[in-house]
Amino acid sequence: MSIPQNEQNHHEARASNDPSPERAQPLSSPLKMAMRRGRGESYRSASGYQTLSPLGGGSFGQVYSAVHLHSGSLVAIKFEDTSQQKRKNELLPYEHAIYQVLSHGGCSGIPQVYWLGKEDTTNMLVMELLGPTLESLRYFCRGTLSLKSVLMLADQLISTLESIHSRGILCRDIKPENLAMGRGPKSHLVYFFDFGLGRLYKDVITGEHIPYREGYEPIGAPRYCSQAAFLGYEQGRKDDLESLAFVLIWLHKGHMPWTSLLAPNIPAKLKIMGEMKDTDKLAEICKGCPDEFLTYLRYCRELEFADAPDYEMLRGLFRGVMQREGWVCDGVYDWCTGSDSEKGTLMPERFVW
Ligand SMILES: Nc1ncnc2c1ncn2[C@@H]1O[C@H](COP(=O)(O)OP(=O)(O)OP(=O)(O)O)[C@@H](O)[C@H]1O
Repeated sequence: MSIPQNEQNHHEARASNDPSPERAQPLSSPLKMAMRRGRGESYRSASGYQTLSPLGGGSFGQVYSAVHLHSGSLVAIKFEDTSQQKRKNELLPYEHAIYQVLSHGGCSGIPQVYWLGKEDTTNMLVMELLGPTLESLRYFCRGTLSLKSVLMLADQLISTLESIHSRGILCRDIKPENLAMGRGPKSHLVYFFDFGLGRLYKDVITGEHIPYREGYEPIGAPRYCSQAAFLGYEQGRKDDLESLAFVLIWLHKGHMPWTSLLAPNIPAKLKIMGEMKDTDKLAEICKGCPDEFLTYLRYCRELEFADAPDYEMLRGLFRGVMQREGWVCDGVYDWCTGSDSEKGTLMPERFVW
């Protein structure tokens, strides 16, 4: 399995913070017709899928829930319009290739991908339908998740990240909007999805690590990416782990030092955000969380670019907190028990599910 060599264009397109025409394309006909009419309308593809409702949209397309008319199974379909694309390379085939590498040997915590196809000028990636994202659930729980929920998630997420890395892939876009719970019997499992910014960090045959480079545009969501990613350095496994720590802290506290940051313009804001991620500011970022979060982040910062992280040690840090608190990893999260009701019962509008 090879990954298309569209890395550079891909990064440049995704890394930009400006809403360029490439990032806001209309869907092509006949999808364009169906989707422009908004919620409630559906499109039946020649391959036998009928869209049900929009699940979300991102820089490169729209995602819909859909039913496979022959089997009745529910799926999610990610659409990419290629009709007005100025880029040479299409993105969904790239993401599909990453999923195929990840599915090798079975990787839990990654949605199954069923089909990649093209109808008219629209690429379609058909995959396992997931439940709500962690960001939706944070909203649902009135802005913060309990320490116990965050620690249970952390345990699974570190393990899945270890599996992803063991297949030679970096995520480079870990954010609560790209992490979702499963559905039905898998509703206690958390999944990574959206590998549009993923890349191979080692040669699949020789196992050789990619060389260190600098001078990239920052890659990933500024709020959660590592400081090295922010500074445009080539990312390694340590950067995914650092990014994951920022996500966990965000889920638990509902704010970070850079939340609601005021600055005269975006470059100035990004510069301040980058400085706020300095190693001597990590204690400030972790304020309000058990010391183990700071230990975790400091460990990530001490790793060299190509170092293999000690995932077991990191899991052990959080398991130690669970033990100290007398909690067991029972899969009962805040949203299962209604424990957020102490904070109110309103469901914010942004909660989508
Ligand atoms: N398999 C899935 N099951 C359920 N919902 C999904 C699935 N895939 C994507 N979504 C929903 O669609 C949204 C956008 O999907 P995705 O992140 O893959 O698109 P994107 O264009 O790469 O977005 P971005 O540019 O924000 O990273 C997600 O935040 C999620 O709400």
